[in-house]
Amino acid sequence: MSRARIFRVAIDGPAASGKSTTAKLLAEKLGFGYIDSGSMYRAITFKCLRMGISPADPKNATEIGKLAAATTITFPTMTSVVLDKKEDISSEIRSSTITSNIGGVASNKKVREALAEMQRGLARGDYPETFEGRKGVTHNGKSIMGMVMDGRDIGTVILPDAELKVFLIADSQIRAQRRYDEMVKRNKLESGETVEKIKAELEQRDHEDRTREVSPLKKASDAVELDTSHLTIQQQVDAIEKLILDRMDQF
Ligand SMILES: Nc1ncnc2c1ncn2[C@@H]1O[C@H](COP(=O)(O)OP(=O)(O)O)[C@@H](O)[C@H]1O
Ligand SMILES: Nc1ccn([C@@H]2O[C@H](COP(=O)(O)OP(=O)(O)O)[C@@H](O)[C@H]2O)c(=O)n1
Repeated sequence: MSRARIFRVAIDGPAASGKSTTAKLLAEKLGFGYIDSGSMYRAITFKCLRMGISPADPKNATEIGKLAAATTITFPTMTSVVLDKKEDISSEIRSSTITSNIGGVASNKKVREALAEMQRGLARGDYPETFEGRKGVTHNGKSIMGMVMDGRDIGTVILPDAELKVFLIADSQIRAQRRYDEMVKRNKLESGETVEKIKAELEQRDHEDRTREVSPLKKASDAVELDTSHLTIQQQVDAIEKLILDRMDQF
């Protein structure tokens, strides 16, 4: 039996440009599945650190590649991440220790190959639980299921034939202020943290993401770029929803 086609939306962009907030709201509004691919790199980083394997040490690259291929990451809900079918690490993977160690994992070719396979499978519908309770949209009388996936290389490498690719950008001062405000709101502001420090960390990570050899962060030639610096969250969700519905006419 052939499976229904899935309308795939790829959202890429630098850190804190608004990808996950926008992607989640779109998925909720349209009844689509949602995958935060960054959480998978975070999960591998978490597993390495817990096993005492430093991602920064190039000597560990082969071991980390094997570890990624032997890891299972599942998403029981839109915002929860479970490691190896037993441990909910949704909150742990957001720590600054994970963020500052992720570079060595994200630049590892074998890790990227292992995660790419999982990500493509998720977008194909190989893991039905990702779509549990999702109803999709009815467009021109047709029922359409979709998936929104956000990250750095979704439109360029993971889903190069996605039905819609969006590249979100925002001024780094504004991105840093938003991350700062988010940490204050969640009571997660660590001592000594300032907007300037966060800005420097974001810019450093963007630089590493843009210049790594494998799957660097870049806008796909056919992606629609959206600058969220002076948009409200609702405006960016509405703008992308309109693009999705326009493209569905041809789906
Ligand atoms: N247009 C916007 N206006 C104000 N805050 C925003 C806007 N877009 C996103 N944010 C906030 O900025 C922060 C970073 O957004 P997030 O979606 O986590 O970015 P990313 O997934 O790209 O790293 C979050 O706290 C989010 O609520
Ligand atoms: N598709 C992806 C997603 C994330 N990543 C890596 O994972 C890191 C964390 O991604 P994230 O989306 O969770 O981070 P934030 O943008 O939320 O800060 C990025 O800085 C990249 O190094 C990647 O290489 N490829």
